[in-house]
Amino acid sequence: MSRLPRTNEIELPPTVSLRRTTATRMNKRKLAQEDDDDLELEALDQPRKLPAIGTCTSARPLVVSRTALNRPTTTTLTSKPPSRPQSRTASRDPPLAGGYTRTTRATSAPPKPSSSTRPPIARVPSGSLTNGMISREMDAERAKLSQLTANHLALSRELASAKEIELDKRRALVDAADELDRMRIKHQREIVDLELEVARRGREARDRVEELKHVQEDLTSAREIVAKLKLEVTQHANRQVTLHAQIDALQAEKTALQRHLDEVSSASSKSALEYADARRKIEQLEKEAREAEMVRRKLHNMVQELKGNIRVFCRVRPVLPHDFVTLVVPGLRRSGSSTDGSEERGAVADISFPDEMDHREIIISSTSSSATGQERKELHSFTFDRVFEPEVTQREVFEEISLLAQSCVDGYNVCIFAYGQTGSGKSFTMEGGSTEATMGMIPRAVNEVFRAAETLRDKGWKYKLEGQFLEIYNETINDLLGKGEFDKKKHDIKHEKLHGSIPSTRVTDITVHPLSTPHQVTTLLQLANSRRTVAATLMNSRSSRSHSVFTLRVSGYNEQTGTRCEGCLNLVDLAGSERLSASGAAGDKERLKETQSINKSLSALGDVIAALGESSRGEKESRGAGGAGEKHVPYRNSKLTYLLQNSLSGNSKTLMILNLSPLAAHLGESLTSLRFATKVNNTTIGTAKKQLRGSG
Ligand SMILES: Nc1ncnc2c1ncn2[C@@H]1O[C@H](COP(=O)(O)OP(=O)(O)OP(=O)(O)O)[C@@H](O)[C@H]1O
Repeated sequence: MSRLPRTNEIELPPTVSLRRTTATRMNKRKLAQEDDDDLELEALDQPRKLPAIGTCTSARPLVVSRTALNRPTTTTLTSKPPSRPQSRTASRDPPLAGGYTRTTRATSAPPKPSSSTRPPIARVPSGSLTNGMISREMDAERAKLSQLTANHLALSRELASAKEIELDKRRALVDAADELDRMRIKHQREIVDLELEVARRGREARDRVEELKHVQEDLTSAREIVAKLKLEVTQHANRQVTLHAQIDALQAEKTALQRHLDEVSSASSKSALEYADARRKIEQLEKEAREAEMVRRKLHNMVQELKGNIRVFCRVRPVLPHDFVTLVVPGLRRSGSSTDGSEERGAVADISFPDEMDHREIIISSTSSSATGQERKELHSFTFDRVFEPEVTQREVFEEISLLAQSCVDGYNVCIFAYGQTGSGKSFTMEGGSTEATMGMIPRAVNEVFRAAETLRDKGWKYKLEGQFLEIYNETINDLLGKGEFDKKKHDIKHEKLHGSIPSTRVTDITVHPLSTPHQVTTLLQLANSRRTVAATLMNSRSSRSHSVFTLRVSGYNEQTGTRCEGCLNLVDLAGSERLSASGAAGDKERLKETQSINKSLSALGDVIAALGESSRGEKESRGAGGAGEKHVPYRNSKLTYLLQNSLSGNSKTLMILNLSPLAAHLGESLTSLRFATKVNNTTIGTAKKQLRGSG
């Protein structure tokens, strides 16, 4: 018995693990099983001990079966004899009230008499005590038995009620344990939840800390920005104060200026009226001056015509940037240069223009060494019909010759040629640049002829204009406007009489372009330039080594009067006039031939002009003497003079433009040119005549 677990003994351990609910349930099932077994055994186990509730000190876990608790307590009375002596039980249990020993064991079997509790049986002598005694004894025993039974019942009831109480307490205990279980599980969950919550809070806290760090950093930078901004605000405030002060000062200034402006405006409107008045007067005076100038020119023209001499203009070109380049030419010796062949090209010659009124005089000063070795300064003064200073524009030059251009519309033969050494500005003067400001005499003259022809249209004149452009290179004529191969065709010069009486010059196989607009001439000049023979010389990298002659033929017919007129405008760009030594061509056969040819034609021109002068003089003298003093003019000595025969003769208007270089290095050449031009200027070649032919 002692080895079997007693289910009705409740042992509460000091610590009960309720974590494993399943174990508890298993225990409960086991408990229930054991409880059933116990109850069966209980009946056998006499006397039964009811342990005190809650006082158990056993380490055994509490095992309480609800089934067992809920089961009605049944007491099984068996007749199984006790396994241990009664005396032992009796000595353990306290005696019951009524003289009976209280036992915890109910049994249907009569309790075994014990030596201590059984009343002493009187020993009757065996003879007298037989039946009667036995029956009495039996009655007595029965009485005792009933008494015991009654006691037993009472005890059973008491036991049942005790069990009932115990069961109630066990139930309460189990409920409490369940409750405890639930509470523990709940708490467990709560703990888990709380742990999770704590972890979450921890994470949140870390996040918050991180955020806080960032916020702190942001705050720090924001504070720095705020500090900077505060500084800026302070600076701005200071600046604002300064600006306010400036604004106030400016306002005051503005007010003062406004006052001044008002005063000035009123004065200005007054001045504007005066100015307009003055302007009108100036315009009037200018108009009068222009008219007076026109009259002066016409009178001058008339005087020139009456005088009959060739007119000469002199133009000095400005100093150009490329003039300031030091050129070293070994072996070259020319006037104005040092003996070793090098020269300072940039040195400007001492040229002055003393006649500020009529612009007719030019003075060149030069230094030369005397026989005694002393330096002598010489002044060379020249007078021409007009002297143009370096700053004079193309337009101003043309103003002086526009009347000549007009003359060809009136039926005059006009010849304008540019003379001068290489690089002195001949091509610039005659052809010029492509802009309005730089365009030369050829395009301007063509424009002027077109303009004059248009003006005369009202008077019944209709004009036909034609242009040709040729060059004379090495005494050969080349067509500058031709389409064929350059320098191949042979061109001859023919002089003939147009309409029976008007002398005219024609070049065979030359291209003659009809001109209907003045702009066409630009195209012709470009074409001519591309074909023109340009040979590089030491004097000018774009030196023209030929004479170019642009001829504009003007044929007019007046339907109203039936009159015809033939005019011819020759614009000649002569080749460089420098001497052989200065051209650097001495060692070059081709260049030598070129230079000789140029010089020959230029001296032929001089001879023709001189002969014309003499002829004119002889004419006058012979007229005075009554005889014919006409002198032979050597036109045929060069292609140039032969070509210009009709434009150089006494019947035409001739203008020579002498171009001069401003450089000291070219002073010798300049003086030679000036002397030649003076000779030309002093030549009288008679009075120009219109080439008109009436309808009859
Ligand atoms: N009045 C001027 N104003 C500005 N530049 C000028 C003037 N005269 C000449 N020139 C410049 O001087 C340089 C030489 O002039 P240009 O070629 O006309 O000389 P040239 O006498 O015709 O020489 P070449 O005999 O070699 O043809 C050119 O670059 C030209 O543009």
